Amino acid sequence: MFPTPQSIWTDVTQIRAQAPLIHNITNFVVMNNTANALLAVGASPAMVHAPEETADFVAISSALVVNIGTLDENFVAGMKQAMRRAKDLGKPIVFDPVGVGATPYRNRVSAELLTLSAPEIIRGNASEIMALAGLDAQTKGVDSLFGSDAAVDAAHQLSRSLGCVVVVSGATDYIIRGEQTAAIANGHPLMTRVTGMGCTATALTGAFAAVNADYFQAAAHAMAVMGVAGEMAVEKQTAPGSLQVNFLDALYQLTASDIADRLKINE
Ligand SMILES: Nc1ncnc2c1ncn2[C@@H]1O[C@H](COP(=O)(O)OP(=O)(O)OP(=O)(O)O)[C@@H](O)[C@H]1O
Ligand SMILES: Cc1ncsc1CCO
Ligand SMILES: [Mg+2]
Repeated sequence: MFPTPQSIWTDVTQIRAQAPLIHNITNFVVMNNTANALLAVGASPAMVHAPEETADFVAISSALVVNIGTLDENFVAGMKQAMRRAKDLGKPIVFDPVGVGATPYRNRVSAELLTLSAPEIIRGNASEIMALAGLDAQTKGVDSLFGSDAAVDAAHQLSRSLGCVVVVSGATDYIIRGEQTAAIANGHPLMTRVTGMGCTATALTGAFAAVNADYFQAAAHAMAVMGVAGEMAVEKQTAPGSLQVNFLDALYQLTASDIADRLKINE
């Protein structure tokens, strides 16, 4: 079913009621922001990356979020253990290919992880999705050099080849499964002035995937909530420091009518 304000709100209510445990293997930059965003939306985050325990931890979690932002061999070992176990147990995996395309190491690790256990959902910016799809895309470290429109074809291609949902974030967020597309035009450019808002979108996607096994819907619901909360935060104060705090408050205080009044979604 195509996402609607009602289907978004059903999932928000489910997250608040169930407080699903979300296992995050993520980067040092955003561990705090993303844990706080998950708490604010109603989920229960844990940031756990030691290879000695990630397989056990994913077994008690409702979804796994893997983010390659500050990679090293120890992180990669933890990711592999967790992703293998998540596949065995049928837990949804959400993957954020931060900075893929920037270095051969990131490209190699991403390819290895995707081959090992295909995720249910991948969320990246345009440069990252184009690089993952095998295009020789330019990236400026962890920031995109392209608008999200430029990566739509690559996202369809990647979705078909891995059989997963692919999200390209940007001024318009595209949620893509095979030939199916949802385009969400919420959010604000100031969101790019706070580090890890994309990583936050990915972490929230983990919470929605934990309560909704239609992963196309789950991904779209997460991006809609992200964009709506971002807009509400910017309306309170137009500067990055406040945005970071006001965004958490907006997530926590979000109502069904905030979504119904603001959602800008198209097929
Ligand atoms: N120009 C824009 N207008 C409106 N919203 C935007 C714009 N750019 C980004 N956003 C919103 O900001 C959020 C983060 O997306 P972005 O594409 O900046 O992620 P990212 O580049 O992966 O970020 P990071 O790597 O810092 O986590 C998304 O929810 C997106 O909708
Ligand atoms: C800034 C930064 N560097 C590595 S990961 C990260 C968080 C945003 O992607
Ligand atoms: Mg990113």
